[in-house]
Amino acid sequence: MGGEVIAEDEVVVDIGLKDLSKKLEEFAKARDWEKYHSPRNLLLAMVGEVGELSEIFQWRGEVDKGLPNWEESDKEHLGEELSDVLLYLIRLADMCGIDLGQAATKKIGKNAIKYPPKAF
Ligand SMILES: Nc1ccn([C@H]2C[C@H](O)[C@@H](COP(=O)(O)OP(=O)(O)OP(=O)(O)O)O2)c(=O)n1
Repeated sequence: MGGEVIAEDEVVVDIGLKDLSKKLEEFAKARDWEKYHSPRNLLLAMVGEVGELSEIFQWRGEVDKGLPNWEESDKEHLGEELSDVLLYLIRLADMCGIDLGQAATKKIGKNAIKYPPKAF
């Protein structure tokens, strides 16, 4: 109970995975939603959000980097759907006991060995 600090317009600079993870834990605790946050439920929720993210790009054809011709409201919507995917991913990793920052860093190292720069 308590401890939840959530502000929609909170200005954050360079927030890390661990801080986001803590916020998500507080969010779930404050609503007694921990019982719903099983790995399978979180995976399905994340895939649903990937679908919502895909809908934003659906039928638009190729999109230029930086989205120069998009309405601000569409960009804001995109940010929300990207966030939903990220937040469920972070929570899923937590509920599986995976340190996502560590795992991702290790994976980048592995990718670099598999695909050495000079070979491409
Ligand atoms: N059991 C839940 C339900 C929601 N959330 C959080 C994580 C997501 O960031 C966001 C998802 O909320 P919605 O299911 O309301 O999905 P949308 O925000 O995409 O709304 P809509 O589907 O109406 O567009 O809320 C959560 O942590 N646990």
